[in-house]
Amino acid sequence: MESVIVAIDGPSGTGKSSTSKAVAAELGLRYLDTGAQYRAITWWMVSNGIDVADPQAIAGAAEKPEIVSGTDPAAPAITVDGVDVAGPIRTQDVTSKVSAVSAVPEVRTRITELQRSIAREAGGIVVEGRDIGTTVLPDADLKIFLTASPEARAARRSGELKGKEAGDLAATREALIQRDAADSGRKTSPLAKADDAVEVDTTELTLQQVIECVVTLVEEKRAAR
Ligand SMILES: Nc1ncnc2c1ncn2[C@@H]1O[C@H](COP(=O)(O)OP(=O)(O)O)[C@@H](O)[C@H]1O
Ligand SMILES: Nc1ccn([C@@H]2O[C@H](COP(=O)(O)OP(=O)(O)O)[C@@H](O)[C@H]2O)c(=O)n1
Repeated sequence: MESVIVAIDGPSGTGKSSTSKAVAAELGLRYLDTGAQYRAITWWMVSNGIDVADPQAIAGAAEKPEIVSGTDPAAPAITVDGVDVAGPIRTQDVTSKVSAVSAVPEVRTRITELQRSIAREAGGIVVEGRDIGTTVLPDADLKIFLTASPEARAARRSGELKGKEAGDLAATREALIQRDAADSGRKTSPLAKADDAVEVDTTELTLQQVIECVVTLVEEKRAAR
């Protein structure tokens, strides 16, 4: 498919990553997980002893880590200073700190530039996150905003956590609601639906139905060009 740019935003557990990867694979597009980039910079801050409650310290270090994102939907990859961090960025410790780090304007400026240059060079890409349609790629060909009830999202998320990291459903739900509130409430490019985004409520849909819905929307856009 010619170089179409698709932005997929929404809160945690709405199906952004699974949908974006599948749509990109099906349509022969590249794929970028912007949440992984914010997780990677958070992992670096924690690993280097930077206090995540200190926005000035975070701002001062924001340029230091070198973050490289792979864009193959079949094998998403992310490194920080050459180290593969795909595993470490998914721990509950990083998850609980990422909203504080990603709220710092210097972090957002740095990561947004990186995202724009990846999208520019991709020759067709699905980019998923929180502020892609509103801020990072406001000229995207298609913008999708995924939603789902907190109950559905918590059930999906807790189904993924294994072993000692698996808490109860209520705790997962609370942590998720808190992170959404922090992401929606921050000053710099908060989680928000762009005015021209298509909203898809995935609560009662299977993943396959969501994928089909987005693929159809991309094909309609392409046909209309
Ligand atoms: N429509 C759906 N119905 C049921 N489970 C889903 C659906 N969409 C995604 N999932 C599952 O929910 C979990 C979270 O999905 P993910 O794509 O990581 O969401 P997000 O990127 O928005 O946080 C995954 O385990 C995924 O397989
Ligand atoms: N475009 C983006 C993407 C993620 N983020 C931040 O990164 C965090 C992790 O994003 P993620 O997509 O990996 O989160 P999950 O929904 O997959 O758990 C979010 O909670 C936001 O704080 C952001 O600020 N802007």
